[in-house]
Amino acid sequence: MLPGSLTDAETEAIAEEQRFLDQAVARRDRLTEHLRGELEAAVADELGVARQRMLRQQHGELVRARDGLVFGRLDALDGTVRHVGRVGLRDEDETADPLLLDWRAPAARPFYTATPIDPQGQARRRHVRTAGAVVTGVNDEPLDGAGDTGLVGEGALLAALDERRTGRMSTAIATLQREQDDIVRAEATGPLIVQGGPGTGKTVVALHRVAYLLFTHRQMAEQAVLVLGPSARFLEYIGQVLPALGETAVVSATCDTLVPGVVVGREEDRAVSEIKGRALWQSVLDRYVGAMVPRARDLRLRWAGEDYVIGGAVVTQIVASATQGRSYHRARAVFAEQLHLVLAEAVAEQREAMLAAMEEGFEDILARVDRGLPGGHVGASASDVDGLLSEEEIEELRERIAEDAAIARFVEFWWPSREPAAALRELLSDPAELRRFAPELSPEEIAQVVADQAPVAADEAQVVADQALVVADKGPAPRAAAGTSTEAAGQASAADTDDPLGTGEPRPWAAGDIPLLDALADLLGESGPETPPPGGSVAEHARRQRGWVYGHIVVDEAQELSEMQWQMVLRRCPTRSITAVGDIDQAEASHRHTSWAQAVQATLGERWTAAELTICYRTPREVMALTGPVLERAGSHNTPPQAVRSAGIAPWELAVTPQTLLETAEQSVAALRQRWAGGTVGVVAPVSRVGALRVALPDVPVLTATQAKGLEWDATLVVDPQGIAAEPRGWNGLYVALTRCTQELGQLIIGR
Ligand SMILES: Nc1ncnc2c1ncn2[C@@H]1O[C@H](COP(=O)(O)OP(=O)(O)OP(=O)(O)O)[C@@H](O)[C@H]1O
Repeated sequence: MLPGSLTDAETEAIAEEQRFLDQAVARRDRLTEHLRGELEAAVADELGVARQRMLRQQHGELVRARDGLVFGRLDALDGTVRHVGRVGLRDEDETADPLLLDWRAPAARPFYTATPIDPQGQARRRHVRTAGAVVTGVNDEPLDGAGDTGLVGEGALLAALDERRTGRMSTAIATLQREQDDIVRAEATGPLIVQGGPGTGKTVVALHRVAYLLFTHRQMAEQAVLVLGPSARFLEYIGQVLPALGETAVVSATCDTLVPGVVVGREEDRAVSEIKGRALWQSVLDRYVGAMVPRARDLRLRWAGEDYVIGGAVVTQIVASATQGRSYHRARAVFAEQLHLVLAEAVAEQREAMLAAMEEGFEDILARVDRGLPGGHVGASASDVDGLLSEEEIEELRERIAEDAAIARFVEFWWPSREPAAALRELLSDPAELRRFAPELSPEEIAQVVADQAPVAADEAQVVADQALVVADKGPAPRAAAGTSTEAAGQASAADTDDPLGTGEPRPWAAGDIPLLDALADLLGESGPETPPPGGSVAEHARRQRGWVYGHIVVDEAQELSEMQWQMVLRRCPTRSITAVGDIDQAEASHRHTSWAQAVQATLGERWTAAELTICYRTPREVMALTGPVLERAGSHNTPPQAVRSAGIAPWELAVTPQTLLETAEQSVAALRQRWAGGTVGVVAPVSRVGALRVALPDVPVLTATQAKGLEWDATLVVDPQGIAAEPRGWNGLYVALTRCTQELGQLIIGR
């Protein structure tokens, strides 16, 4: 038989699967058509609107399931045959078994987890390869006790891993592995932290988990799911996976873009970023906001020409009950309500007293008091009979007081509303305030924080402007994936900032300021009622509201989060239904954590579940073999993952001098691009060399190790690895750089 030609059995299997695919496609088309008809019908009530929303979701899923509709088949030991696909399809006969099992349905699980050692009632697993509506091949895997490689659908998996990279991540529903599937389908009742080395499929798992959870817990779609990634570039890389999986109730963001309307406009000093990331700021800000609450004293108010004094003891009581468990602005609103009531009662009491006086002949006084009563009336009323105001009259009076502009001005004067950005700047730029509210910080640390906030001086403005460009260059702003309502959180342009850059202006915000701003905004609370604009998808609503509570949060590259960033995550998901994936050995952020326990101690304590991914799907064995010493230098406590495949290409090194570096880089990239035509090539270099390399290599991405996090290319050129290692947390960075390729790794080593 010629290589590549099919056996009779394979030809028959392909024909058989083609017949099934034709049937499934026809059924899908009929269902799509039917749903379209239903969606055109007019809706009369709320229930109809909710039904339309559900039908629209189903219709969208079917439309998007055009490619790869069917990808698997399970033949059970009892002879039952079931096909697995991107979506579930009911048969014409609604009572029969489904025609196609949704990959997320419990019945589809053996497709991902059955092995010859644990066949789960299955005799065979078949992977079906398709191109559009045509079956192009099958891979059969007997589950009858023959040899076990530990991989599920090895042929299909290795074929998928060997494919050229497009620069966009694709779905892995056909080839999810057992250890990955366990995490995808894990309970979502508390924080789950997944440790996995490079290329172990953490991102794959995180995204498929979102799709699984939204499928199994439909109510989560009402609250949306937040996906947090390390950079806008990364969000773009993964942007099409969830829509391809049929999920749109998802907001994607970085920690920097989580607060709507606020943008990060500059880099910050690493030491300052570390200080600002510490959990202690939560208590610092708590104390700071606590001290903003005015100290109780006698309050002198004027109403209808009369002066009233609310005694200090009463004020103390009202303030204490108003602040109980409430944000600053909410407490202020409750205080104002109470004050209006107390004043209304004081007015009533004074009236009583005056009535008594009237009996002694002071009628003119009563007339004056009545001018301040509801309706300004003096006619016959319940109050005229005995001098007492009825409850309704007191309530009416309270309402008039509540609407009175002068009283509102008094409350604003005594208990002013505060703006989070201005309040944070005030705190961070005032050493005395910092000494008072952040006694945990040393004088040197306070000086560092204050210097970081110093207004931009004339000769410095250009430097900050350049930094803003570097930050912006981390990639385009996160955005909705094409053709879906998936939304990026907190998008805002530099024009939206309250800090236009210029001489003497406050500095733009740095990444470390965002969680502080978020915490402060939370403690202050909304100063007015939050009225979300009408219309728009759930994701759009979630993106626009800082205080939105999500149904689930997925954090990718979670090792980078500071304690204050973790707080920001928890605030958005009080139920703690959180999946965090990351590799603690790739941590480069300014915090000093080297274990997950350290990283989350301040926020989650002991209440989280750990899981691990151990197989590396991306990086070939030859490249992983180089990483041992690097990991050791990075201070790792973890066993490096086992590479699943070999690329058959030995990693190579070229010695260069600073003078020949750019030329050799150009030649190397040209050679790699030729070798990996149709695929992708990326360059990773130390921060100091990125600028020159970008000019010399305009056609390929040239990134720092931090920027390359989570990304991959067919071939990677690592320029000046020693330079990367010499950066802060550089060995971790070098570990990231070396593990980005799916096939070939080249390094340019700088000598003298
Ligand atoms: N089960 C799978 N089937 C097919 N491809 C897979 C599977 N698991 C992982 N991959 C592929 O392996 C590569 C690495 O996956 P992924 O980016 O999710 O790893 P990671 O653990 O997040 O890596 P890193 O820590 O380096 O960012 C991707 O190309 C992904 O598509």
